[in-house]
Amino acid sequence: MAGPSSRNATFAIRLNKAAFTFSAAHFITYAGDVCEPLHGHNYRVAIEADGVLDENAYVLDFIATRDALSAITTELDHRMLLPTGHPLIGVEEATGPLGGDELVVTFGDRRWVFPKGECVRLPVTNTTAELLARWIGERLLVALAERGETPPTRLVVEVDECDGQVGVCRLGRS
Ligand SMILES: Nc1nc2c(c(=O)[nH]1)N=C([C@H](O)[C@H](O)COP(=O)(O)OP(=O)(O)OP(=O)(O)O)CN2
Repeated sequence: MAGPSSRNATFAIRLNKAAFTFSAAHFITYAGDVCEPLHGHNYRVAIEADGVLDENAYVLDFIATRDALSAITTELDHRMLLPTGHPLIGVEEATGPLGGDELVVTFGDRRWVFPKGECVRLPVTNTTAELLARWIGERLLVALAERGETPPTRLVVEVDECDGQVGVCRLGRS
């Protein structure tokens, strides 16, 4: 229980743990039709959630939030991140010459082929740090609801793609 206070107080939790690091490959486009070469990052995710205190005096349980977020970052770890909503990047399923399930990715006259099981297809228009932050935040809100947590009034997700370059997404309550 929150004790009495003579001041207005607001509450938040912040989680920024090494467990929220994931290493993944991607490429983005910019300036309309310029497509980066394939490369990787050691991404690091942090979140802050605002909300009211529950009967435990928690905004959200650290443990439930940590476990839900690390499950999401683990899904992305050691994977090729592919956007399924990009207007110029094609992502098609195929069977490879050796019979394996593959994803054939195209951009103009460029073509990449990846083992399907080593990719994560994301419903985003570009795998920028900002849009990864939004996808992670939306997934986290669903996972928290499934665990019976009260939705935060605001969730801020930060995705740091290379030690100091951070995409931020702020999600309000819908
Ligand atoms: N606002 C954003 N800007 C950029 C993003 C982004 O997600 N949001 N992403 C990129 C590229 O992905 C690019 O890989 C990042 O830039 P860069 O510094 O070149 O990354 P490196 O890992 O190669 O870092 P080095 O220090 O150069 O080794 C661009 N902009």
